[in-house]
Amino acid sequence: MGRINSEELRDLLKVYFIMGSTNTAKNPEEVLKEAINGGITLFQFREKGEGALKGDEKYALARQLQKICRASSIPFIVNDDLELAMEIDADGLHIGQEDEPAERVREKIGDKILGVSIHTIDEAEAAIRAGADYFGLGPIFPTNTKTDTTPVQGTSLIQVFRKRGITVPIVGIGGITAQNAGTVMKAGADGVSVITAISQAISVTDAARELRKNV
Ligand SMILES: Cc1ncsc1CCOP(=O)(O)O
Ligand SMILES: C=C1C=NC(C)=NC1=N
Repeated sequence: MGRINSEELRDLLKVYFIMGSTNTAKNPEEVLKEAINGGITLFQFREKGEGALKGDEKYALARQLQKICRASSIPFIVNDDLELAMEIDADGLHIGQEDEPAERVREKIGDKILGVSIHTIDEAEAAIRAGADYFGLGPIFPTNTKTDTTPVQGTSLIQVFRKRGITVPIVGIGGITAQNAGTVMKAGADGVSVITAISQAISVTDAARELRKNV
């Protein structure tokens, strides 16, 4: 199979839905099915924060959500948890700067998709050398979902990266909605990554569809 090519990945990053059991009061499986119906292009299982599942329960939910993605050929990405990603043969892993260095992770995951959260040019250049496939840049707008974020950066960092000729696929994240997604794309992102805008929408399907229309 080999590493995914950038152009194919750019298409996958368009509406990148992220969710864990703590992000919705509804049944996460139902929410994921509705989000897929609405047109999300990529899914990340992020089981983190207050009340997050652990151990067997976390693995069981991951397998259930992976099955739903597989039925619709939506790639399934795991956040942070390399063991889980390898255990269930996920399509990829997303890591932060505080996780294991990207070089080590790349060695362990082979050709799986590797996403890295980036906040500076130096981090970006290191991640490129380490073999990252895409960058997550944020928080673009204020968000309540992740409390320990670096300062809200707007779309300026995306623009700086593109001005410097960094062509690596980029997804923006943080407080993104159908209303502001267009500005994230105009700044040079290949897609938007959302948790609340979809997982806590009145109509999950409509929210995903709305976002897809605006990217
Ligand atoms: C995981 C993460 N990283 C930066 S902001 C964020 C949370 C994004 O959640 P929401 O889309 O609900 O603002
Ligand atoms: C922190 C993150 C940044 N970006 C993405 C795509 N996922 C994350 N979990």
